[in-house]
Amino acid sequence: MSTNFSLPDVSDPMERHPKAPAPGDPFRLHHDLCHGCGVNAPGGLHVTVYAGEGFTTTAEMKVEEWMLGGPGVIHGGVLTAAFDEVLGTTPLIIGVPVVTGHLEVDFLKPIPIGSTLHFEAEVAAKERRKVFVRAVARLDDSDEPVATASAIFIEIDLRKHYAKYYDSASQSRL
Ligand SMILES: CCCCCCCC/C=C\CCCCCCCC(=O)SCCNC(=O)CCNC(=O)[C@H](O)C(C)(C)COP(=O)(O)OP(=O)(O)OC[C@H]1O[C@@H](n2cnc3c(N)ncnc32)[C@H](O)[C@@H]1OP(=O)(O)O
Repeated sequence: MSTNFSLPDVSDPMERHPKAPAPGDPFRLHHDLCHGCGVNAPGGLHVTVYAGEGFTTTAEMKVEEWMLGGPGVIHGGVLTAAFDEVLGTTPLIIGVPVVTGHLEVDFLKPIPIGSTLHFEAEVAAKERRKVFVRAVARLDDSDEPVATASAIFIEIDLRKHYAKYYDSASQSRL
């Protein structure tokens, strides 16, 4: 099943999870080999996502040489992966583990190697198992967005979802 990002007219009620990190604190990584957040992931993005106020999060990513796509600028797929990580972690603010169903990215400006990206994300709505999340990325020297993303994540039962792929799925955690 696929669809474009379109917010529901009315969201299900949402509450910040009592065990969500306090504003400014990081989410614990769920696996050290995760391409997005894992500290031991070879060639990983090493992105840390921090809780914000309400249903928001923030993250930063240094744009390194190995992320190059066009000469001197980030590869669009690397940026998309970074958005996936930031957006996909954000539903944990309401205590909901998810996988990506649909992710769309608008690339607004070239993003130079050597810059630092600052992400801001928010859970915009929830409808049954669908969690609607939006994010914006900016460079450190400007308020102007360089990219935006919107995604529909689908709530999962972690252990059931990963049971047949990975024996140690039980090691993943919120
Ligand atoms: C690497 C992840 C590790 C996670 C570890 C968890 C720890 C902590 C958690 C988080 C922090 C980490 C952050 C990670 C960030 C990165 C996340 C990723 O990159 S995830 C990898 C890529 N995504 C997949 O591999 C999904 C593959 N697809 C599927 O498995 C299924 O299609 C799934 C689960 C998405 C849906 O299948 P169904 O059978 O369970 O559910 P049905 O009944 O079809 O749909 C339920 C509702 O969702 C909508 N839906 C389903 N698929 C959709 C889609 N593609 N787009 C939009 N809506 C969709 C449907 O229309 C339905 O909505 P209606 O309630 O009827 O309105």
